[in-house]
Amino acid sequence: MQEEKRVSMFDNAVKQFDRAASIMGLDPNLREVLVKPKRELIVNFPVRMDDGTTKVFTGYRVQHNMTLGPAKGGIRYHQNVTLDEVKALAFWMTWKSAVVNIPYGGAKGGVTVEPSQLSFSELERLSRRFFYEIQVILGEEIDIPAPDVNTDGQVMSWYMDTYSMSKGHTSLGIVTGKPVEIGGSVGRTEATGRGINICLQEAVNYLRDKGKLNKKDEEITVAIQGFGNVGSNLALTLTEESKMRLIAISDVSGGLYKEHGFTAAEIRALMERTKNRKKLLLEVNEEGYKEISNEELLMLNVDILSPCAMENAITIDNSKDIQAKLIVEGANGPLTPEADEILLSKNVFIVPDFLANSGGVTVSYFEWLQGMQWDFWELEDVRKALHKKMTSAFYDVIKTMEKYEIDMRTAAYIKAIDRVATATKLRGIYP
Ligand SMILES: NC(=O)C1=CN([C@@H]2O[C@H](COP(=O)(O)OP(=O)(O)OC[C@H]3O[C@@H](n4cnc5c(N)ncnc54)[C@H](OP(=O)(O)O)[C@@H]3O)[C@@H](O)[C@H]2O)C=CC1
Ligand SMILES: O=C(O)CCC(=O)C(=O)O
Repeated sequence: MQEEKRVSMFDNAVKQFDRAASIMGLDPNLREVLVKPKRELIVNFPVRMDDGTTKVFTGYRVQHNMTLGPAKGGIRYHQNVTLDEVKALAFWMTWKSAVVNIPYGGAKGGVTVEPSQLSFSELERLSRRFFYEIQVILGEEIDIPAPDVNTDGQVMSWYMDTYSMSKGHTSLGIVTGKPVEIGGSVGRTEATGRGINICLQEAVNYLRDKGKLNKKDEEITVAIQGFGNVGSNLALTLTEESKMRLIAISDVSGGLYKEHGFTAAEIRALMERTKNRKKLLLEVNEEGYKEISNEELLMLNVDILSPCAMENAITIDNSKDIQAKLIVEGANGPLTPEADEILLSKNVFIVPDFLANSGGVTVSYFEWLQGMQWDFWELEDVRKALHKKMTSAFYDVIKTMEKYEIDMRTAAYIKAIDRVATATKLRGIYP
């Protein structure tokens, strides 16, 4: 396990890319162009703390590729954020936008900070100062941030306001994931979870068609790791819109298990009570749900597992004990490459992260279009457009997978690389 952790996340991501590049016969010159990040910005910036002291924090913004359009990707606040991690996440954003066919490149940002240690006003000062520092490479048509781990609509509001203050006018297009009251889109908060559920349902349909899953929805069991924006909204859409049985959920404090499956009403209540970073286990076990650890959740005897928390949740150590036959990756990079190989060799069907969780950036694109035009859509239209984009991307990747007889992750890379490579060749390299 220690051995795996020392490996660079960016290098791991490039290994996935290289597998696809070699199968599709990508020109080695183009490979060079497509792998390297375009810009990497590191900022050390001061924040005045409530007790009058000043602390210096480190933050990053990496723009990986901007060939198809403006760079796009979230900003995370977490104590483990490093440049290497942000580079990997920016790299995946490029392929995410390309696979779901929206006109964006890839970027990501992060600040190395444990946000639970900050007061509300310290968080505001940190957010505003960080955004101001990275503003030198941002713009409504250049690079558009969004939420990620431990950032939300409130943080996006501060970002938008900071940028708008310096421009002298309200700039809706500078970030997505804003609250609806200040120009966000209906349906953005739920979009990543809803999109994962679309992929999950289509994967079940596909496996049934191929005779690889012979169960009715009522008989299918699901476990979800992570109960933040992504995991909780997946839990909600799944329990509201299908008859499958969601039997386990978790956050960093641990998991809750219910043999007959959580109802949508229970998920809603748990979402309400874990608002403002309150923990599942510490706050909510009055109903007598059985408590399990995160490790136990991953190894449950379920049909479907969706890791929706952090990267490297499933490693060489625990992958041998995973019993799920379908994994739908909600988090970015939840499987190490070694775990991926082990699970594929056990015939586990894996819907890869940058396809499964592309619903977030897709509705971010819809939000950006609405903001740039100052014209806002209805929820039904957002959901319909998301469904169309996601199912079309899902079956594009399935076709590629069947054509090359490969796994779904490699197929998603081939589809995405082909789009960005074609655009790169058309635009040319000058001088
Ligand atoms: N937000 C978005 O639109 C998108 C997010 N993603 C990816 O999805 C993943 C989750 O993001 P998001 O939901 O936004 O983040 P949040 O911060 O909203 O939630 C993260 C969740 O993961 C839990 N968690 C953190 N560490 C662990 C751990 N070690 N073990 C178990 N659970 C843990 C957190 O628990 P606690 O709250 O108790 O800390 C929380 O429930 C990330 O990989 C992110 O990059 C991908 C696409 C879009
Ligand atoms: O909504 C966005 O722009 C990007 C969200 C994100 O960071 C991700 O998909 O990983």
